[in-house]
Amino acid sequence: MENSGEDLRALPLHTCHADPLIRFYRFYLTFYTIAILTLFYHHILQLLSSTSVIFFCLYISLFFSNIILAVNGLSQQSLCWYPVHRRTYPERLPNKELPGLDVFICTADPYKEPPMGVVNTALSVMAYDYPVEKLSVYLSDDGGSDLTRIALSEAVEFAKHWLPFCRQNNVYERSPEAYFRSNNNYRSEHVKILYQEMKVKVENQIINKSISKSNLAEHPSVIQVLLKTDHDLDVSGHPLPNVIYVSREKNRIFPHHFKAGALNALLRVSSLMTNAPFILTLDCDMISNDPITPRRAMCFHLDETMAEKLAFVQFPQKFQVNKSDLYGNEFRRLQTNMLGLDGMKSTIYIGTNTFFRRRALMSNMPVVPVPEFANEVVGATYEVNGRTKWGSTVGFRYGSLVEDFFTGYLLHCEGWKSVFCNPKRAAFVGDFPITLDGLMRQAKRWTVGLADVAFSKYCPITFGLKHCSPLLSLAYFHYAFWSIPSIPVIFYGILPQITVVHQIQMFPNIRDPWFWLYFFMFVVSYARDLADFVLAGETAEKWWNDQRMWLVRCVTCWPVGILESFLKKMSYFSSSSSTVGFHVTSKVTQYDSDERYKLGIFDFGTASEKDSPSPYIVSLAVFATMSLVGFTVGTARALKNGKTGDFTLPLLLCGFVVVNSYPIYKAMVFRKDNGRIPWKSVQLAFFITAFIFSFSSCVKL
Ligand SMILES: O=c1ccn([C@@H]2O[C@H](COP(=O)(O)OP(=O)(O)O[C@H]3O[C@H](CO)[C@@H](O)[C@H](O)[C@H]3O)[C@@H](O)[C@H]2O)c(=O)[nH]1
Ligand SMILES: [Mn+2]
Repeated sequence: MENSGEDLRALPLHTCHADPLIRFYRFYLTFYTIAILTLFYHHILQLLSSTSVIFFCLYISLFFSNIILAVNGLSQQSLCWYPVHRRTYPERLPNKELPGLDVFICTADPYKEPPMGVVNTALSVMAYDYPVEKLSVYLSDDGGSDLTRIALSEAVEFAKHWLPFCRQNNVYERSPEAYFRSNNNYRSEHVKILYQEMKVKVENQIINKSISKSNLAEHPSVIQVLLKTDHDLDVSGHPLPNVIYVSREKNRIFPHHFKAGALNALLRVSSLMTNAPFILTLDCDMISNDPITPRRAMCFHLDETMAEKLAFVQFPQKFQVNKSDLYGNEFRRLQTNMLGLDGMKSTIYIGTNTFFRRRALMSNMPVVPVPEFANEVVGATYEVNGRTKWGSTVGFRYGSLVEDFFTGYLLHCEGWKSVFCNPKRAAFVGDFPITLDGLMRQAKRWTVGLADVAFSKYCPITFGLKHCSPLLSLAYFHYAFWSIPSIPVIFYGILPQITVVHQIQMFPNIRDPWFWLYFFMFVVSYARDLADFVLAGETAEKWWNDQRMWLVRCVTCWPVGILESFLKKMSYFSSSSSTVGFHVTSKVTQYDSDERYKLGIFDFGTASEKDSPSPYIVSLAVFATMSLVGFTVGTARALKNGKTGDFTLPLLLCGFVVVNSYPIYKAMVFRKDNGRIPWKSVQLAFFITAFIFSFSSCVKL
C-alpha cells in the first residue's frame, strides 16, 4: 500500500467521467417537456368545453394531478442533466500523510437494535486498513444501556484477536458475523470459537437479571474509554485504535433532537479527545464491507484542488436484498439520481456512510483539548438557553426528522460541496425492514421529515434559489416533495374506477387522437424507468417490484406523512409529542418474516395484528379492490355491449393496478400464514370500497 515515489504524486487520486448517455437524457427531457405542454393545452381545451359543474370539477382535478406529476417528472429530469462517474486510486496515497479519522456510530435502543449488530458495526470499522494510531471509534448510545456498553467492552477484547486475523488473512468482510457466515475456512476456527463465545456472553446478558433495564428517555451521561491507541495492544503486539463509549445525558425536560443531537454530542466529545480532521458517520445497521474505504474517501479529501470546499464524501447504502428486491429497498432511482447530484458536486447526505470534514460542521469553534470537560459537553443542558449555535449554524442541523437531508442541504446552501463515491465492491452493506408495515413506518418518518423542510422557510424553491444554482434547487425541491406524487396517484386510483363503473366518460376514447398522447406518455415514462434499471445492470423483475413499491407508498405512508406534517405545522401535535418523533426502525424480525422475505412473499403482517387493522394495509386492500371491480365491471359491460373503445383508457389503468395488486389479492383471500392480510382488514376494505362506489353513484351528473 505504501509508496514513496515522487512520480506517483503527479498522478491524480481520482478521476471523473461524464455519463455516456447524457445526450440521450437531454433529448428525452426535450421530448418530455413538449409532451407535457401539449397535454396541458388539451386540458385547457377540456376545461373550456366542460358542460357541467361536475365535469368541470373532474377535469380540473385531473389537470391538477397532471401538473403535480409533470413537476415531479421535470424536477426528476434535473437530476439527469449531468450525471458523472468517479474512480479513486487509493494505492497512490502515501501512508504517512493520512489524516486522523473519528468514526461515529449511532445506536438508540438495545431492544430494537440488538447489541450484537452494533458491535459488528464497530468491529468492522476498527479493523479498517488505516493507520490505527489515526483511527478512533466513538459509539453513541442514545439508550444509555448497559447491554450495549458491556457488549462493546466484550467486543474490544475480541478485537485483540480479530484485527490481527483480518490483517494476516487479507479479509474483506471485517464484520465477524458477515465473515463467518460466508466463509468456512478452517484457519478461522480458533477466532470463530472466540467470536461465538463473545456472542453467547452478549446475548446471555439480555436475559441476565443483574443488568437493570435502562430508561431510554432519561439517563445520566456516561463516557468510557475502552481502548487507547498508545496503551492497548492486540495479541500480535500491534497497537489498537481508540474506542470510546458515549451516552449523552437525556432528560425529559430538554429536547434531545434525536440522532442529530447525538451526533452533535459526539462532535463535541471527540473534539476534546481526538479532534481528527475527518469524521465518518455510521448507523448501527450498517457494516463496512471493504477495509480500503477510508482511503478512498481521502482520495477526495486530500485533493488540494477540492479541499477548500469539500464538506463530505458520500458512499451509497447497499443492502443484501433478495433476488428480486421485493420491497424496492435498493432505491435504485436514488442511486442514479446521486450521479446527477454528483455532477453538481452536491450529492445529498443520506445519514450514514459519510466522510465529513470536521471544519464543515464546526468551523471557528473554540476547541479546548481537555478531556475533563467531556462530561459537561454531553450534558442535557449544554445546548439550551441559546448558549450555543448547535443545530442552527454549527453541527448537524435540527428542525427536520431527516436531519441528514437537511444538514447536507444547508451545507450546500453555504457553498460547501460533496461528492459521491460508488466503488464496484460495496463499501458498506446494511439491514433494512423486511415487512411492509416496518417499511411504511420508516418511509412515513422520512416523508414527515422532508415535509418539515418543504413547508418551512427553507423550502428549496425559495430559500435554495438564493444560495444554489437553479438546477440544484430543483433537485432538492424534487426530494423535499418526494411524496407529493401520492396526490395524483390516489386520484388515479379512485376516479377512473368510479367513472368506469358509473359510465361517466371523462377520458378520451380510443378514436380520439388525445387518447394516444395519454397512452404514449404513460408508456414512455415507464419505458424510461425500466431502461434506467436495465442500464444500471438490474433485472426487469427488480424494476417491476420497485415501481410497485412506489405505487404502494403513494397510497399508504406518503399521504399519512403529508397529513401528519400538516397537523404538526398547525401545532396539532406539540413538538415533544411522541407521534412525530424519530421512531427507530426495528432491526429484529418477528415470526417467520425472514423466511418469507427469502422466498419473495409479501409480508403484510403487523406487530399489532391482534388489536386493530393497520390503516396502511386496509388502504392497500381498498385500492386493489376498487380497480378489480372497475376492471371486471368495465370489461364485462364492454364485451356485452360490443362497445370497447369508450373506456379503454381507464380500463387499461385499472388493469395495470390489478396486475400490480396480484400479491394483495392473494394475501386477502388465499393465504393462511402470518404474513397474510387479516380477515378483519379485508372486511373493512370491502366495506369501504362498497361505500365509495355507492356514495359516488348518488352524485348525479
Ligand atoms: O434518537 C435517536 C434516533 C435514532 N438514532 C440512530 O439513528 C440511526 C438511524 O435510525 P434508523 O431507525 O435505522 O432509521 P432509518 O430510517 O433506517 O435511517 C435512515 O434515515 C435516517 C433519517 O430519518 C438517517 O438518519 C439514517 O442515516 C438513514 O439510514 C440509527 O443508528 C439509530 O440508532 C439515534 O442515535 N438517536
Ligand atoms: Mn436504518
